[in-house]
Amino acid sequence: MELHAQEGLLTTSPSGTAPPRVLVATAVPVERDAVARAFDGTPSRVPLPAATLARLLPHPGGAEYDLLAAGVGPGLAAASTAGALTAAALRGTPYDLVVSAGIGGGFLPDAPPASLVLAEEITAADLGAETDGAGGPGADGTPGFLPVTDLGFGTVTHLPPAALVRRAAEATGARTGTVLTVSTVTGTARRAAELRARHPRALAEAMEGFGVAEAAAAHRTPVLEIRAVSNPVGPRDRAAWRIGDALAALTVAFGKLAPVLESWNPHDDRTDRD
Ligand SMILES: O=C(O)c1cccc(C(=O)CC[C@H]2O[C@@H](n3cnc4c(=O)[nH]cnc43)[C@H](O)[C@@H]2O)c1
Repeated sequence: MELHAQEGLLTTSPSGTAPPRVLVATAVPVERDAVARAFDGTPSRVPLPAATLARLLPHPGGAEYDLLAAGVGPGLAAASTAGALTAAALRGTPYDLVVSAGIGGGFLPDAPPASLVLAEEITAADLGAETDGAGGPGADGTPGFLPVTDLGFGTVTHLPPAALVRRAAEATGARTGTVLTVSTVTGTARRAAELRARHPRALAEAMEGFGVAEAAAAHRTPVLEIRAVSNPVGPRDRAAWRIGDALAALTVAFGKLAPVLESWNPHDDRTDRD
């Protein structure tokens, strides 16, 4: 099967041999390796000018997965993901789907440690302007916030394909909601409450999803974000982190996600590019 992302169509190639191509962008190598453990075989290394991909070759009828440790934070994640997308496009083998994946903070009680969250919306939570005028301050004196869209610029939310999110959630048992992208990890109960007040559907926060999604959108390629919760969003407590459990959950999730990605037909799906 060959997917033509530019047209947003899933079509069968004349040869019927080309598998769908999926780019999975994690922040750090341990997350990339947790994803790789869901698949058979040893990834091959594909050097790019500014990064190295770990490539998992498809089993018959499967997808080809390129795994990228894209860096921590939305800026580096966007730059690395854009580089990989551009390299693939120039090779004439563009990706059909980008997945932002890794550990993240979960908002309690809905997303406890070791649970999974899939993004229905990927939202930049701190891209905008602080204000004590419009949009705030709150009764308790917390400053208000205007998203960058209210300032007349860009976007703050990307929407993954709805049907794909639904099917992926059914397969993995992930909860679905908004995943926030932040440049500063939340470290107080007050900030956690502030974020939830502004984004009532938020289940998790992490630092890369919006950057990965911006790069995907520039290439008109659909995007997913999946987070395995390593810690609660709130007061800083490193002793309470469950990174090992979250990485194990990520591996299990990709084992269940792969058949869904491979059978996904974007024909009827709502995406950010429509
Ligand atoms: O030192 C701290 O207090 C601290 C708290 C949370 C996360 C960090 C990191 O350095 C990890 C950043 C890394 O992991 C993702 N992540 C994991 N948990 C969260 C979170 O609660 N809020 C935001 N990001 C989180 C993130 O995507 C980065 O890749 C340090």
